[in-house]
Amino acid sequence: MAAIPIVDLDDNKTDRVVKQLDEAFSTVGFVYLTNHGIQQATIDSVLKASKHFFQLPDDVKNQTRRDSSKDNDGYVGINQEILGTNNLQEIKEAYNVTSSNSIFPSEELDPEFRSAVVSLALELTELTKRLLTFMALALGLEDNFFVDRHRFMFQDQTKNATTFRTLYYPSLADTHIQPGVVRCGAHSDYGTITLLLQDDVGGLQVLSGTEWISAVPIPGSILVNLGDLMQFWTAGRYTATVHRVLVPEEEIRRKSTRQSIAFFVHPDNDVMVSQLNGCNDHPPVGALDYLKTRLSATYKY
Ligand SMILES: O=C(O)CCC(=O)C(=O)O
Ligand SMILES: [Fe+2]
Repeated sequence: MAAIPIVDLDDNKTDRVVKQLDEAFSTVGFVYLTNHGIQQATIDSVLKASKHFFQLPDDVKNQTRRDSSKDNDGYVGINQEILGTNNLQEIKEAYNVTSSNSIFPSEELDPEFRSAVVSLALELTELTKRLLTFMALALGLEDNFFVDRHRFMFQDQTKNATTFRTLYYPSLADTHIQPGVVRCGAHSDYGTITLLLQDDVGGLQVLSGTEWISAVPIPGSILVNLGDLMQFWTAGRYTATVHRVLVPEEEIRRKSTRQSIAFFVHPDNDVMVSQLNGCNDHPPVGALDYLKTRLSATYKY
């Protein structure tokens, strides 16, 4: 069975890291990073402030609800977004943030939310730049090739759509689970890469060939996977792997809430992505146009 590899970023041995990332992205499409430099306390602050927000009454959460007619920021309620194509229901809530000037819950409601989210998002932005450099080297490009095309990450959503998202899967203790109900439907991500942090509950599964493998939580690690735009960019050398979160079979885990954090990295809005192998069988794709098409297919309102 294919396993998700672990890459240690600690010793700054660039050649080794580049090689290991290249191997992981060309095969399973997911990798755990360890010694990535982000403190657990920074992550825990976001999980704590998020949990506080998600446990507020619906009418309060709806004050900052995402509005498809505007932009991508704000609270996303249960079933507002359906990622899987065959699922009746996806029992998840989320909150999207695109910069420090995004829409945030008011300080009276959730005093720590904004500062915790912005601190972690800025650290994830820096980590992303390191990863984009490693990926450019792996692909035989100038080391700044991808960084130059991701100049406005988490700065200004009119220039770059990179999105920090905190996710909350409520307890399903007393719910009668119908067939077709999941926590997060099977999908591949849309952009360049996604950095994914999860609590210790587990449930994330990754499609490897025809087999679903569990991406079990490894304390202190960050998962990285690729989005469809990067698969296109690399003309299929790197894989945008399908993943999902099912409703746990065990009562105890079904009762538990689950939390995760995703940092969806996108190129600057005006970047035209063309296949790096020089193949012209697909016309270039505009980064923002592509994202808009994908978002309009998954958000129900
Ligand atoms: O919650 C998770 O572990 C995965 C979430 C996810 O894949 C997504 O939001 O794209
Ligand atoms: Fe995803």
